[in-house]
Amino acid sequence: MATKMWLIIPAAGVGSRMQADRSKQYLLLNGRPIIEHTLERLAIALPYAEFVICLNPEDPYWPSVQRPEGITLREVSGGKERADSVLNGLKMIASQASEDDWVLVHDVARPCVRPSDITDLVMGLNDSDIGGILALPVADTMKRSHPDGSISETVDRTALWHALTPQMFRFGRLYQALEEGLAAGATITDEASALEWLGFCPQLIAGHRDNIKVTHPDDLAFAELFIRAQQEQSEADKTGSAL
Ligand SMILES: Nc1ccn([C@@H]2O[C@H](COP(=O)(O)OP(=O)(O)OP(=O)(O)O)[C@@H](O)[C@H]2O)c(=O)n1
Ligand SMILES: C[C@](O)(CO)[C@H](O)COP(=O)(O)O
Repeated sequence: MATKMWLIIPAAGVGSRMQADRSKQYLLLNGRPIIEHTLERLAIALPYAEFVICLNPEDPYWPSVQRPEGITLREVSGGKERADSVLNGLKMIASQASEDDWVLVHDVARPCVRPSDITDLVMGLNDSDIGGILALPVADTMKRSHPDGSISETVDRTALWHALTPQMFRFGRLYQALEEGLAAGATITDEASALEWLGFCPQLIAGHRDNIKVTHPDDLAFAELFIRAQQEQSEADKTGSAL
C-alpha cells in the first residue's frame, strides 16, 4: 500500500519567553505573521503532504491567517507541552495513517526554514527505517554553569549538535515513543528524544543556521534579516546575477 506523508505543525504555544501581546507565531516578519511564512515554506517543500496544525483552543488569530493554496490542512487542539500537541496530532490521523507512513514535525516558530533543507531531510532519510532530524553542528565552545552563573565546566563540543526541525519518523514508532515516553514521565522536548527513549538512534542531517526558532524578542530581527536575505538570493538566482 502506498505510504502517505504527514506534516504536523506544533503551533499551540503561548510564546511566554517572547513577552509579546500575542503568541509569537502571530508577530509580524516583513509585514506577515510568522505562521504564514512557515506554512508557505512547508507548502513549497511538501505540497503533497497532509498538514495537521496543532492550535491553542483559545487562539483568536488563526481564522485570519492566509493558508497556502492547494494543501490539505486539518486542525487539532494542542496539549500542555509541545510533545502533547504532537501526540494529539498523531491521534487525530491514527485512523487514516499506516505504521510506515512518514510523519514530519516542524515548529511553527521556525519561519526561516529553507524548503531545500526539508527536501534534503526527506531524501536523506528515504531509505532509513528509523528517521532523523535536521540539525546543526555546534560551532562555539560550550559551557555548563553553576547556579550562581559561574562556569562549572567546558562541555566537549565534539559531535555536539543543535537539534532543529523538521524531524521525520515513521508514524507507528513515533506514536509509540511519544505515548509510552510521556506516560513514563520521560523528558521529551523533541520527537528524536522520544525515539531515543525507546532506544533508537535517529539520523542527523545537517541544515542551515538560519533555521532559527523565534523564541526571545531579539530573535525577531534575526528572522526578518534571514527571510530578506533568502528572498534576495532567490531573486538573484532567478536573474542569474551574483550577489
Ligand atoms: N503546548 C505547546 C507548546 C509549544 N508548542 C509549539 O512548539 C514549538 C516550539 O515551542 P516553543 O518555542 O517553546 O514555543 P512556546 O511554547 O510558545 O514558547 P515559550 O516556551 O516561550 O512559551 C512552537 O512552534 C510552539 O507553538 C505547541 O504546539 N504546544
Ligand atoms: C523541537 C526543538 O525546536 C528542537 O530544538 C526544541 O526542542 C523546542 O524546544 P521548546 O522549548 O519547546 O521551544
